[in-house]
Amino acid sequence: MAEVLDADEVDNRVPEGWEREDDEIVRVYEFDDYLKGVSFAQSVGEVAEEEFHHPTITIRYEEVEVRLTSHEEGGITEKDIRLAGLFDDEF
Ligand SMILES: C[C@H](O)[C@H](O)[C@H]1CNC2=NC(N)=NC(=O)C2=N1
Repeated sequence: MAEVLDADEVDNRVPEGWEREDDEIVRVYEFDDYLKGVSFAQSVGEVAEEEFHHPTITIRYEEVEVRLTSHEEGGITEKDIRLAGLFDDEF
C-alpha cells in the first residue's frame, strides 16, 4: 500500500500545470476543438487502465479536467504523481 503524501510533499512534487485540491491533484487541459478533448480523454483512460489507477475525467467544451487521488489509501500517493506525468505525455 503506497503511503499518503502530506500537502507540502504534494505541492513540491506535482508536475507543472497540476494543483492540489484537498486530497486530489487536478489539471485542466485546454483544446481548440471539442473532439480533440474527447480523444485526449480516451488516451488518458487507456493509460489509466494500463496502470490500473483511474482518474476522474470531465470533458467540457474545449477543455478536459483530470482529477487523481488514491481511493484505497485515502489520499494522494506517489501513484497519482506518477500518473499525472504519464497523462501529460499524452497531451
Ligand atoms: C479495487 C480497486 O478499485 C482497484 O484496486 C483500483 C482501481 N483503480 C483505482 N484508482 C484510483 N484512483 N484509486 C484506487 O484506489 C484504485 N483502485
